Amino acid sequence: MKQAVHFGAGNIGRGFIGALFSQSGYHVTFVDIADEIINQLNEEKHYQVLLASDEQESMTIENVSGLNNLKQEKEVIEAIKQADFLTTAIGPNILPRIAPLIAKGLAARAAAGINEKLYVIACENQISATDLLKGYIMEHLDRDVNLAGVSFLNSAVDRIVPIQNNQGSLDVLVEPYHEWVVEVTEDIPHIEGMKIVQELAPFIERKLFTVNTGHAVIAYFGYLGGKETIDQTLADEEIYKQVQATLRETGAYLINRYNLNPEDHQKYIDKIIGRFQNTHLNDGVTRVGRSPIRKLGPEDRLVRPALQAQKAGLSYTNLAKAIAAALMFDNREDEEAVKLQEMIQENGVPNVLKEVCGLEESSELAIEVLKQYEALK
Ligand SMILES: NC(=O)c1ccc[n+]([C@@H]2O[C@H](COP(=O)([O-])OP(=O)(O)OC[C@H]3O[C@@H](n4cnc5c(N)ncnc54)[C@H](O)[C@@H]3O)[C@@H](O)[C@H]2O)c1
Ligand SMILES: O=P(O)(O)OC[C@@H](O)[C@@H](O)[C@H](O)[C@H](O)CO
Repeated sequence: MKQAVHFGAGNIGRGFIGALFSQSGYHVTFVDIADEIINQLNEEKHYQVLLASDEQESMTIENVSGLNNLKQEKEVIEAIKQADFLTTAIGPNILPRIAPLIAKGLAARAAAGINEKLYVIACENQISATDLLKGYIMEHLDRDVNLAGVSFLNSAVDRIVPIQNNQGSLDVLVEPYHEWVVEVTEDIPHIEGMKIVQELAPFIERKLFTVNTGHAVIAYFGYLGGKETIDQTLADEEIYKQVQATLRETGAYLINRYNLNPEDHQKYIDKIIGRFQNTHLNDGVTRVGRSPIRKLGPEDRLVRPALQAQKAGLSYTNLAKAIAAALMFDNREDEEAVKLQEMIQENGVPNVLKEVCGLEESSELAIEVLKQYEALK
């Protein structure tokens, strides 16, 4: 049987990428640090993916097992030796932590003279995530290790999978919509639901700066307004208008940058807003707003489109307002939110804009964010 090794048996791992491999006839070995999930995968050997829709369809995902990367290094290396695909959905900040073990797996493959193809794909909300992962792996590999059969492919993943409200069960509730786009310039085995493109940039920017920018606006304004979920927040007319206005700004940048058809792009935005309104998902504003330091990074969903819009002479006021709202995300349960608030307390917002967002104090965007921050306060 063909083999996929997937790092991260969480929401996207089980609810999206692992499920597609299983449906494409692969055995999926999930690698995770969560003992409970790993043990359950090995005992039950299947789980359900449930669609968040009126019809509540479900599908059974079979041929799955699990390994703990902290306790079963040898077994993970063996699984990588046998793998046809190696994927991750673990969070961009965790990639450096799993890279040493992946490097050991690749070295073991090379030492055993295994020349079969292996496709490595990081499925994270991050531009060039696989390139980043490759960089971390290379730091742990001797230069002479033969990687001839290994292809590193960048990708964009889109499916809303909320935090699951079913302690003790492997089943995953997911939205019906999904899109997985992979940048490939060679022949690669067919995987159900995987779309192949020659150039990923328009796809990942369109996704990150529409789905994830819109999501972030809802999460941060929703959090400030004391809302619990994304659909509940979007029912607030003021916030709905704020989302529309922000997506008009990212839309103008995307249309300009990638020569998109404005009508088609508006349809794309409308469809995404419809996805956010899904009442079956119960997606929390704290999940969507999680890790604000990552989300405020120079290449992420708020700062990058704002800077690009500014450079193109387009409006970015609403994006600046969203950055200001993100700076106010003071969820005590979120490690990065706690750190962000400490940074603001200790050094002030201009310093955070420099350290976290890469914005000089005198830059037009920093000045606008500060203005919006004061207004929101
Ligand atoms: N949930 C979504 O709607 C969604 C959609 C598209 C993309 N993504 C992206 O997918 C990635 C995963 O998100 P998620 O929502 O599935 O998160 P999640 O928290 O549900 O899953 C992450 C998994 O990684 C595991 N993990 C953490 N540290 C680890 C380590 N050092 N070694 C092994 N396993 C480790 C956790 O135990 C967890 O099971 C993120 O990059 C996210 O941005 C999420
Ligand atoms: O996963 P994050 O933290 O980068 O972003 C939170 C959500 O916006 C994200 O998980 C979306 O649900 C997902 O990207 C939809 O495809």
